[in-house]
Amino acid sequence: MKLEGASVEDDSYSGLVGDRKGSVKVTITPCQPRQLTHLPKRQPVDIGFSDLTYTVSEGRRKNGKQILKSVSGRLRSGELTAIMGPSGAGKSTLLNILTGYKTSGMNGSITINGQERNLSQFRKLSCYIMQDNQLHANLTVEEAMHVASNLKLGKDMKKDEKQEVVQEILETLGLQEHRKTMTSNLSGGQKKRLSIALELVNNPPIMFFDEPTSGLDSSSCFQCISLLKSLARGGRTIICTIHQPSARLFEMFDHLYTLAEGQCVYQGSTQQLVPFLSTLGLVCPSYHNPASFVIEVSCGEYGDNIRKLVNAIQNGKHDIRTGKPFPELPPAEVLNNADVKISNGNGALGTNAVENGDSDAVKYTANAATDVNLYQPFVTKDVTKEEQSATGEAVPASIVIPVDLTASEKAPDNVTTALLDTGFVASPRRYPISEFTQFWIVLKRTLLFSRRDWTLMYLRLFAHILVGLLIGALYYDIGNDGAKVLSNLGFLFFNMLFLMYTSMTITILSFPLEMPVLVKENFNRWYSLRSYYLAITLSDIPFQAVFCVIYVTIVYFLTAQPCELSRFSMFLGACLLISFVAQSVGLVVGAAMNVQNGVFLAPVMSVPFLLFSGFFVSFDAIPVYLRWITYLSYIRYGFEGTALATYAFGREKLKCHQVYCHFKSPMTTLEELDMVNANFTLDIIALVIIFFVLRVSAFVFLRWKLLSTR
Ligand SMILES: Nc1ncnc2c1ncn2[C@@H]1O[C@H](COP(=O)(O)OP(=O)(O)OP(=O)(O)O)[C@@H](O)[C@H]1O
Repeated sequence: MKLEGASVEDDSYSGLVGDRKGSVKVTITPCQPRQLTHLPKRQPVDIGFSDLTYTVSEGRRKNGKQILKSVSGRLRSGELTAIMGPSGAGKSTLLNILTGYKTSGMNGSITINGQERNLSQFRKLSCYIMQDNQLHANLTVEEAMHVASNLKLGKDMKKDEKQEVVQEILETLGLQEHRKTMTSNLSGGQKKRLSIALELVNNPPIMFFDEPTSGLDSSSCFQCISLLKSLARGGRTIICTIHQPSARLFEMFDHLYTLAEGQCVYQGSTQQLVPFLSTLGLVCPSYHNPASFVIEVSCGEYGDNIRKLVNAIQNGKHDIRTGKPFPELPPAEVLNNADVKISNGNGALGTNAVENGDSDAVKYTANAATDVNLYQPFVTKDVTKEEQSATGEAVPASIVIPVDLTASEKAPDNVTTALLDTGFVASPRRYPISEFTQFWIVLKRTLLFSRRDWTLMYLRLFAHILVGLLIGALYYDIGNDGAKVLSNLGFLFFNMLFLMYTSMTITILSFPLEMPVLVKENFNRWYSLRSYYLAITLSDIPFQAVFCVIYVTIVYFLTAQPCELSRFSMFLGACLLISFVAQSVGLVVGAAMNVQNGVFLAPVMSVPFLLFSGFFVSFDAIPVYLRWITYLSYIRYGFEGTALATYAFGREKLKCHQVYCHFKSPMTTLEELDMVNANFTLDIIALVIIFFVLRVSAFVFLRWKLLSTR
């Protein structure tokens, strides 16, 4: 009997139903085959790489440190490939190079369907899902998906069609019922699925995953790998790094690429791993997880076998596949280097391959190979156009939830170069939509999650109102009192200090947190850095302006500053510009360094600007050789601007309730501050120039930081 939605499946899902006599075996499939019908069809893409070397410079070492040592390999479409190896073997490095994330320090060739890789085209075909999901916390699943679809699907697709794509992906990935959930509230596995869903929107034929199962429980790991497998079955090239999968997960991979010390020690199907190792005298004990065994071998737990394995597999040039005849092996002496010996120390290794009376040395013999009779030469070669015509149709770009996850279907060599020659991939355009549209979408998204950010919005609003009231109470009604002018100058200076620190620190604290998401989205070609930067630059300005207006209005009237619209506008204008400039300083610091350094350095770097603001030392009292600093001090322009708005422009004498008020005449105050000849317009122009210079510098730093992480 078959239940609805049931088919032959994993034994773990099978059970007996009915009474004992007439018991019927029922096997239940956990998920139904589903197709993503709305995604554009993609042709399969094979990736080949040969003699790939990656070197990093380290300190003063001349030659640098070689991390990948001339590795080769081939990753096919329609297959789920695992890059495995011990910690530090070079898995992430290889993945970063294959994705195009790292380009400097690399040598060797990477081909796509037999053609030399064009990185720009390749990045339109691929996506890289990094280890730590990198999602915006303050968006719901649905909102995040809509942003991705608007950015990635282009104008040609109608809104309804985009929604259908989103709906279908969410249903397929089991996220439909969580569409209203904030991404921050999703479980680890759901976050991983959402990361995949976001990238799946434009249906890339190549998907790279760095440690997709890290931090997941065994059931989520299984679901995650099943999903990757189903993506591969839909014709995609799925490549992921994985540390040490369980035996059940291990069986699900079609293709295994194992690294040790930056070299390839195995490339081929998972089923062939154990027989291959056994022919080299490395017998995997019964009931031992083959994945653990190959890692143990790669770590040297059974002696120094790495060179022997590297030679046998020709550092990735051979690919050991199911059903292929045995490969022609390198001469035994090549495999069996004089210094390569198998340690039999813990008795875990078999002896069938130990020959020639040398109990320690093991040869990879033709006999052993014939016994196994499973290998054939499989030298990596790229598929040419002629082969392509013989291979028939492309695999349709559909997701099929696999019926039998352990079946080892062999993906056909049906790759084609046509994909690289047509449409958006071949066009010089980097993005499917204009930069202005990208800017607009990112701006709307930033405004949405800024509005939901409690710290960014409500705490900041609360701080401005509270401090405004406190300052208003402290300096209450002093603005027109000739005896309290020095206190009033203190109030003007404090305004600068408060506005500077609030707008600067909030940016330093929040902006670096955006960096990982920016790195991911920018690398996966969601938008250009320019569009993103313009959007975040503009998005916070209205909020900052509102907070500043609230604060200034409270303090200006509570402290009884001149009740004239023109003076209030000038005062407010100078305060607004100080906020925006300080925000720009925050952006520069946030773009150039991490939160810890930024939170310490930004206030420290502001000290000279505060000292040279004209409040502590008047301009004439500053030594000539230090006066240039005053020209850079934006605090000086802000302080001068608010002082001029308060005391210049022919203000009447202040009231004096004492016998003598030295600062009764506003002109005396301006003389004391060396501001008699100061020009308010120049102060405003200087602040505007500093604002633009800082914003451009922040962009340059951001660009540099993005490039330097790669
Ligand atoms: N920029 C660098 N400078 C110096 N050494 C580096 C640099 N990047 C990577 N390495 C070294 O290269 C080796 C491979 O690193 P990689 O991160 O690729 O390993 P991995 O196999 O992914 O390890 P893990 O599984 O622990 O993440 C490590 O020994 C690492 O220390």
